[in-house]
Amino acid sequence: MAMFVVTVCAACVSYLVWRLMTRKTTEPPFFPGWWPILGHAPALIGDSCKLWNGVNDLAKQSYDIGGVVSIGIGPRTAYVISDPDDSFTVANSCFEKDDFYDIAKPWLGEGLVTGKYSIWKNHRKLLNPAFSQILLDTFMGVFNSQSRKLVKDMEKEAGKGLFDHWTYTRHNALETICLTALGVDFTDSNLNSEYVEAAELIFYTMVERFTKFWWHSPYTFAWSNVKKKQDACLKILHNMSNTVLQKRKSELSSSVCAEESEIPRKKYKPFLDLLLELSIEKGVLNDGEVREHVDTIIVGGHDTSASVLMFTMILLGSHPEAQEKAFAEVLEVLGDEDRDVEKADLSKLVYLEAVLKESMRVFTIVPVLARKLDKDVKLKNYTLSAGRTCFLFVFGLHKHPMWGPDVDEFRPERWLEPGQLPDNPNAFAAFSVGRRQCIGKAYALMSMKTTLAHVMRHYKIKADHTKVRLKLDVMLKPDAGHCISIERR
Ligand code: HEM
Repeated sequence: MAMFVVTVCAACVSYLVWRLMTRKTTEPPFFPGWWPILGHAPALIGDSCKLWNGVNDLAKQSYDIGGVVSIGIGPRTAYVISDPDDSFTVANSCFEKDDFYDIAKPWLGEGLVTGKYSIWKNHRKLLNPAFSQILLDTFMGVFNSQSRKLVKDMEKEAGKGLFDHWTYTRHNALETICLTALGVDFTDSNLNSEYVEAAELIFYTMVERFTKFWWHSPYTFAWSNVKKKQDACLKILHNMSNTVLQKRKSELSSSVCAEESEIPRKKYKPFLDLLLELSIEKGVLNDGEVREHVDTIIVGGHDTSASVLMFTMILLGSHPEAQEKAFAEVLEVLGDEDRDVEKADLSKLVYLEAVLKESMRVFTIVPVLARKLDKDVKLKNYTLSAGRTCFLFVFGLHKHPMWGPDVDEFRPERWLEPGQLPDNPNAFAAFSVGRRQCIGKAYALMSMKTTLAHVMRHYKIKADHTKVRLKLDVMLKPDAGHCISIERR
């Protein structure tokens, strides 16, 4: 026993000496509460609500020391950045996603979100045309019909008290991404419900794995119960993408027979048609890569917009003045008739856009990004060492004191009044920044604005944002207290 204790002590001392010797003085200071070998890992252990509270504390405390700190996750050292300029510097100098994204690779493989830089840089160029404005404009019809469907689906809840509106926005957004980027109709399909549940569970399992560093290795993880849960989810999630692919392929091949042509030749093709062209006609993507891109776009294209809409409805329901202003603008731009939102209307819905941006600031649904540093990176006050992980706390930028004393308030007006926004253009990064920023930003804003305009026109919302309990399940999610009630206008 004595021998064991001596060996453990010797290992700890050698480890500490090694750390001190390999650590450069120009690196940011360690966040308090560091343990030898374990780092800050003990503070991470717990559920995803505890994780969210922990990262919030970390961001707040980091402001006092320049917005950059070092943390230990098990034996690994990582950096956390809540400073807008330094965050921008890292996002624009290192494009490799961190190894932590590998946790999602059994699901999303080398798709755009998780893909290695060497693969991503070619694929992003190939896929950019599927998000060109000219093509997005053709989706306005679907954005309107799907918004009307959401309004109709929620009608049964009107006047009946609190309900979980997130279920509605998620199913609706999943159908919308299938109808637009993927060109397949899964409206009201059972697959949708199974998919939404499996996606929620797999995010949860990813966080469970992240917070238990002994499961970071694929060898230890293979023995865990969480892996079994994850495999069950993967079956459902991949079944969805395979079904989407088969459906679209068979639709296209029947149109080949009908029109005696290959994939319809248009300059700009929707996402899935472009993928199939790149794979079948040009041979630059293999079947696995096509599937990984489909998986990525299904989740990236629906869970995000659905969550922003869910949080926005809560915020409008809790701020009646802002809600009435949004309603008045919708009436002014669209008139009294229940007509479709047209492309030209979108740029006139300025208050609605301010509401959405403010909502994404207050509830940053992708709160943390992680890059792998493939070189030393010089920041304002520190130099980060190559090889380490760097967490960009996007929510930390959005709550930075530079937003002013009302930083915690929901105030869409700040986006409209001159001089009310921070001078620093990097203070808002809800869609990330630099070359690896969101490919679906314009799509998301168009679809969310259209949906919100329809919802505002039909319902008055009541909610209480102070009751929302948040959790970090990769994305920011409500754990409780998020329900709203609606009345017909
Ligand atoms: C309000 C809605 C949305 C928000 C807040 C959002 C946010 C983000 C963020 C922060 C990233 C960077 C992720 C990272 O670096 O780890 C990202 C990437 C991405 N997003 Fe979005 N997103 C939204 C909607 C969408 C939509 C509608 C689509 C597809 C139609 C989409 C597809 C993607 C893809 C494919 C990437 C990876 C981009 C790349 O690395 O090239 N997103 N998004």
